[in-house]
Amino acid sequence: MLRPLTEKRVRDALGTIMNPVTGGDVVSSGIVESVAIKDGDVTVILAIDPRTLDAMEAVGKECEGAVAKLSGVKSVRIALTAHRAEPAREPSMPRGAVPPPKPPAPQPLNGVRKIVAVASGKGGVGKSTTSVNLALALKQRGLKVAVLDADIYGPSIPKMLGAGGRPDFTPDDRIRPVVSHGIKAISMGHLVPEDRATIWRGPMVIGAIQQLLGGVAWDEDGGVDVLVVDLPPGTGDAQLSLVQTVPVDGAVLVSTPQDIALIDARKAYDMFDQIGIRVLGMVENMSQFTCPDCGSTHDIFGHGGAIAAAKEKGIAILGQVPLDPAIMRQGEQGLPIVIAAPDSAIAQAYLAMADRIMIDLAVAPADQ
Ligand SMILES: Nc1ncnc2c1ncn2[C@@H]1O[C@H](COP(=O)(O)OP(=O)(O)OP(=O)(O)O)[C@@H](O)[C@H]1O
Repeated sequence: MLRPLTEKRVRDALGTIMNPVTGGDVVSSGIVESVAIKDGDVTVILAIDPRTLDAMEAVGKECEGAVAKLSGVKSVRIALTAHRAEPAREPSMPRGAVPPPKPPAPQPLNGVRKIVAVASGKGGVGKSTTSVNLALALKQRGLKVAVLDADIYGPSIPKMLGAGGRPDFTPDDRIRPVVSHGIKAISMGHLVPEDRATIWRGPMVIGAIQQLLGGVAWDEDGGVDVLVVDLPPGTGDAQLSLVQTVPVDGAVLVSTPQDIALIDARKAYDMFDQIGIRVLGMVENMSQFTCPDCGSTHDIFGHGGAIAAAKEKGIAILGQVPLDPAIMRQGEQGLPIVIAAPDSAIAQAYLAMADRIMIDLAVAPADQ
């Protein structure tokens, strides 16, 4: 019997072709923007960095050959597009030049009602810890919640949620999120070997995330009330492009109180402000350390810096979370503090953040 021609079979064929620019294969390097199949005619769009056009034209030919060999294929068209992550900067446009097209309007994700992006200007400040605990707090308030780990450079969500393993696929070849502690999660860490992630460059990250967003079955089991997106740290082109790709309803900024982290948090605020995404507030993480032995409180990184910075920009403070070794330990064990110690003051702080976000986004369990 003839096997039906599916997107998965086409992607599997593309996955056998090497991408000489990254050293990985065409699919895992995130350049497959879309695959369309109609009556045996296959169109594949590869989003490439225009500077690599020569090399990628040869790759396009190889892809064409690999897909053409599949049973059921009548014709193959491989289109190369310059990745839209690299728009020309308007002020430096030469006179008379045609301005580049604006990024396409964000497309709603099927089955997802609200999207909250969690961002930090700087790495290592506790962005993933915040994403996971906030997601679990929203779940405790009765919402259907999912987390998308878009932090390709250090995808830590599967570990923090204890949601390892490989996701499986729906009958129509979409990725089914992994479920842990009652929330859905999908991460680049589920799909890409960890040692590969660090060599990815901005445009590839965006391509991969777009592929991920569009290819996940968010709509199963009644859909998702709030999707929490854990962004890669920083405010570069990759972050900007990502938040323009999906219809983000609000952003949460995470910062430690050090000056250096706060300077970057302000940049993150400016990035959202520029593109008209509402900043719901800032979380000051690792704000103080309470000695577990003597109970005395220490300001490790200074204290209240985030509050001052937030005030200056008119940003709300969603909460302050102390530096507590339990947070790290439980994160390592796949048991975030909202689950491990739901009555603790820290878990309560995350629940209070969830309440505030639900009010700001006007989302309630009754919406289901
Ligand atoms: N309040 C806290 N108290 C103690 N440890 C914490 C706290 N917040 C985060 N951590 C720990 O700090 C480390 C970095 O946290 P996390 O991975 O959440 O940061 P991140 O900003 O997402 O980092 P990256 O930039 O690598 O994505 C983790 O080991 C985490 O468990």
